Amino acid sequence: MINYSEALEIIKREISELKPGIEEIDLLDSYNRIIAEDVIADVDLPPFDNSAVDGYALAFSERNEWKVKGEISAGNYSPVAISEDEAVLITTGGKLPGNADTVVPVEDVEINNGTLRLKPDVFFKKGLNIRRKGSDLELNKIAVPAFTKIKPKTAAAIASCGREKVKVFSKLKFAVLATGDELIPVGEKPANDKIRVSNIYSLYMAVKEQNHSALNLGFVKDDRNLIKEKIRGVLESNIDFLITTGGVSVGKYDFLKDVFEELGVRRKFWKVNIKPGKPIYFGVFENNDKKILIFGLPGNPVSSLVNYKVFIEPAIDYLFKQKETELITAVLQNNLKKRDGKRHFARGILYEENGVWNVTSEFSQSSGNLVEMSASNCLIVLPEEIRNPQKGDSVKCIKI
Ligand SMILES: Nc1nc2c(c(=O)[nH]1)N[C@H]1C(S)=C(S)[C@@H](COP(=O)(O)OP(=O)(O)OC[C@H]3O[C@@H](n4cnc5c(N)ncnc54)[C@H](O)[C@@H]3O)O[C@H]1N2
Ligand code: MOO
Repeated sequence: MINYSEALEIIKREISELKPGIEEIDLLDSYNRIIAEDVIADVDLPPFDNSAVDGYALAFSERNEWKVKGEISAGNYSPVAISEDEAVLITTGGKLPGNADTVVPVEDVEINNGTLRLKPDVFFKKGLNIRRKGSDLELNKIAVPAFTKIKPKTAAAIASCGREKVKVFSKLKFAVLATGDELIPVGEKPANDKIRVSNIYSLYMAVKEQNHSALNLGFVKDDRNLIKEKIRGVLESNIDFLITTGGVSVGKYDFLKDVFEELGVRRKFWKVNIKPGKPIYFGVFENNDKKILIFGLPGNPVSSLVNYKVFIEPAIDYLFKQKETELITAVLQNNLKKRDGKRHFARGILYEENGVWNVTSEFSQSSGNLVEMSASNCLIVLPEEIRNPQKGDSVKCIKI
């Protein structure tokens, strides 16, 4: 059985061979999408010298009296020529007249009969309150580099480069399929030995959280032929990832691994030295130049979502050159049981107190306890070599 880091490396290697498409979309629709091009400044930013305040523009000198001559408001430039003893009223963003080099804010001056004087003790220096042409970015330089995730903070920079549309990477297409004789639709009440098909809701939403496309294929019974026919159809479709759940352990009806291989999927690994989520299967299906990555995840809702968070999510971030999810170092607030050499991802509650992160975990850590998972806000990462971590120990956590 391979360790977590080897498994993640294998997935990253395969995912890096995917070639996501590129599409041009409206900037207004591009929230959280990843830019597929460097956005270049087609003008200097700002495009002209302008005032940072509402004030009076003048040519700096040691004098303390100026005659007010004319006005320039933002968007209404007129070429007012001022001499050394003249100042022009200017509003924030107004283009600076030719020989002005300094702007004094309105609060710092007194005006009597058209004569402007500085109030006592105001700070007055050459160049004050001027925003120089190109001082944010010069013409033809990169304003926003490719692989940036578009957020409100990036949108203004892109817009200022004249881009109403941006090229972004197309969303990856995921199909999610559950398997199991025990499954019933969520809208039905479970009787006898049935359970609601809950895990695909978590996985579907995990895909959406990363802003990719998810297709819910529902569920099929543990019938080898039915599963095979369903998956055969899926492999012919235009998806990038297939995530199945259930049927990957060692039970009598755990057919998924065999079915994948009968359909031509190349197994990359099966089982990783982790808890929960150990039975994860990963394979690759190639057809001409099309490649589909296949994740056979365990049926337990906790195991499958943990698998998504610790394998699929970081691999996608890697593909799109996004920063790895930050691990938070926290002080463990209670003892935990860990007797084996697996890497554990324990559900916990992370909270900050006096600038220090703490984490508690009173949860049972059963892979079936999805309400516990819902109540948690982090996975406590307990590496292979750690045994029975104690209260006060420093641990790393992944926010979920
Ligand atoms: N003898 C062994 N038994 C098991 C092992 C093992 O190593 N030796 N591994 C255990 C581990 S760890 C896990 S995890 C599970 C994984 O089993 P499968 O992937 O084959 O999944 P199933 O058996 O089909 O289901 C497991 C569990 O999850 C429930 N389930 C299934 N699908 C859904 C769904 N869509 N939504 C909600 N819940 C679902 C299912 O009813 C089972 O309770 O195997 C252990 N066994
Ligand atoms: O991998 Mo399983 O998730 O421990 O129940």
